[in-house]
Amino acid sequence: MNIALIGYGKMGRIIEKIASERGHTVALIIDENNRHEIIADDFSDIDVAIDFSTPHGALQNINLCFEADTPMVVGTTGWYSHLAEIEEKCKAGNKSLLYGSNFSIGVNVFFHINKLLAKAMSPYKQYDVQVEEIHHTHKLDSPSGTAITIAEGILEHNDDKDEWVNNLVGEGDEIIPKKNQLLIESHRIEEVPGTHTVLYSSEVDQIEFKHTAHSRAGFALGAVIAAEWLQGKKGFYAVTDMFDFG
Ligand SMILES: NC(=O)C1=CN([C@@H]2O[C@H](COP(=O)(O)OP(=O)(O)OC[C@H]3O[C@@H](n4cnc5c(N)ncnc54)[C@H](OP(=O)(O)O)[C@@H]3O)[C@@H](O)[C@H]2O)C=CC1
Ligand SMILES: O=C(O)C1=N[C@H](C(=O)O)C[C@H](O)C1
Repeated sequence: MNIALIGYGKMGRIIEKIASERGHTVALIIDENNRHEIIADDFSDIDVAIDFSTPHGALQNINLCFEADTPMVVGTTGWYSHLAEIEEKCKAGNKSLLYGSNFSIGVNVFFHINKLLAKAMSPYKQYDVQVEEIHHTHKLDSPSGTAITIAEGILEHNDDKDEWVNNLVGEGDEIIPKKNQLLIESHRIEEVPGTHTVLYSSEVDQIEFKHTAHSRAGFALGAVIAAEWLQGKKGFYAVTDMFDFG
């Protein structure tokens, strides 16, 4: 595949390496510095664009790829309040887009088990549930996209809670969650690549379900596999569509 990398930061650079190891060519690199020069024609020989940029940048880039009619994988988080409008635009224009808050295989297995666990715990009202995420201090969004996906999976099966709230520890006033609110606690520590924990706590015990990324390599490999999977497909997809856990 000929790939356009949109966002050439921590993720973009690892994706470039993994894509070339898998026999692909990075034919176009778009970053904050050259973005204003790029037009739809620049995508003429591109098979897929992979975006790991910024929440605001991703929205601009999605519109550019729609204009160029280029299939797109979006790993950028922090733009999900616009998800419904982008889905509608993608489907109406017969475009091709796959997005995901986390492309690692381990986290996608975690997403699946998280829902099963939430369902299993739903009759046991003595347990309160909370999500915690830890990321590096450069991260722009809070909570992490992964934590939002985890929270949505829990809310699907929890009768007592209908929304999530976020505390970024050390920043601003702390929210005390109401009974109907699922707390996502965010921590920003040095260079942590991404750690997510779901905690079910009762007076007598606690269940901890945790995923720890050791590096960004799993996210990057997943994004390249997603770009390969998207070839020849039209429509609006989530990364979870790539997996079948039975
Ligand atoms: N889905 C997943 O599996 C994962 C998702 N992510 C998400 O990916 C995103 C990027 O992460 P990361 O690589 O660590 O971040 P970085 O800050 O390291 O890289 C982002 C890059 O995007 C560039 N950029 C800024 N604005 C634009 C724009 N409008 N168009 C194109 N490029 C732009 C930045 O340039 P400059 O520095 O010059 O501003 C920078 O090089 C984040 O939203 C993060 O949450 C991260 C890991 C895994
Ligand atoms: O910004 C990051 O680094 C990460 N972002 C994603 C998220 O917001 O969930 C995925 C991963 O945890 C790393």
